[in-house]
Amino acid sequence: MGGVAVRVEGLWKRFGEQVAVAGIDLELPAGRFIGLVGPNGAGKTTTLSMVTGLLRPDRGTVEVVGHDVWRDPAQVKARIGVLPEGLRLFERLSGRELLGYTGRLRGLPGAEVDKRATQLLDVLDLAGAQHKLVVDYSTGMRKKIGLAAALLHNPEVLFLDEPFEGVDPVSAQTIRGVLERYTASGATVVFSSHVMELVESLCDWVAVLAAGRIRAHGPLAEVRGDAPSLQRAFLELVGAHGRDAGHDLDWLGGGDR
Ligand SMILES: Nc1ncnc2c1ncn2[C@@H]1O[C@H](COP(=O)(O)OP(=O)(O)OP(=O)(O)O)[C@@H](O)[C@H]1O
Repeated sequence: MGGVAVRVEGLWKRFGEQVAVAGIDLELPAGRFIGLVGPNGAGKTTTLSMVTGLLRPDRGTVEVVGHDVWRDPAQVKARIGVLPEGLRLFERLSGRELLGYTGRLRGLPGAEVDKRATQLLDVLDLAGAQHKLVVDYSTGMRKKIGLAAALLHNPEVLFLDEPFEGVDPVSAQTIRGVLERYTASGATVVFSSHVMELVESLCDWVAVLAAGRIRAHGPLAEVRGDAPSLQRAFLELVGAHGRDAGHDLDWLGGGDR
């Protein structure tokens, strides 16, 4: 595919006294599997929410596949799929009904929605639960049906906020397979995570975020540099390397109780 999938310039967001995103400039290449990594509270969710049109920035611009997210939201939303954090779904629909409804909202013909829904439910191992209400789905099943809904219209760019959190290894493998197939066709995946091993094994491009700023970005091998793993490079970049977590907890374990 080539080109730029997402261009972010001067992005800022403050919640009261808390600056969550402190002036981010970033270009994410199209056709790559991109990991947005950072410690808890780094600003990953806030950044992804602003990039996908869910949260208005205080300052800065975001373009997705050449369209300004805030000036041209309909163009952008037609081209992206989003699996947000704290996934809110229509709980009283079954998995299949949810996909049917999502497909119609996306303007797809009914027969096409049915065909795609059947295939996605099958590939994501949800066919047996398709008539169960979403409210009765487990965490992993919710992530999978959310992913199916995000993929249904075959978006150019897919944004996923912590897609593997709370997901067992079997479902994680299934999700991974679907995402790998999707990027192999030239589409772009941007996902946030703090699980470095996962990012290292899946992504070919990463951006490291800490305290609302980009600390490093580029091809995985470049960001990892000479470090033995992305985890070690990450700890250096966010300034946590060698921090002694047990230092002030001398009462914990052992002796006096
Ligand atoms: N709605 C809000 N109101 C107030 N503060 C917020 C709000 N949303 C985020 N923040 C603050 O902004 C900062 C960045 O939060 P954000 O959720 O973007 O981080 P994150 O990198 O996604 O973290 P995690 O990995 O823990 O989910 C944090 O300090 C958080 O407390």
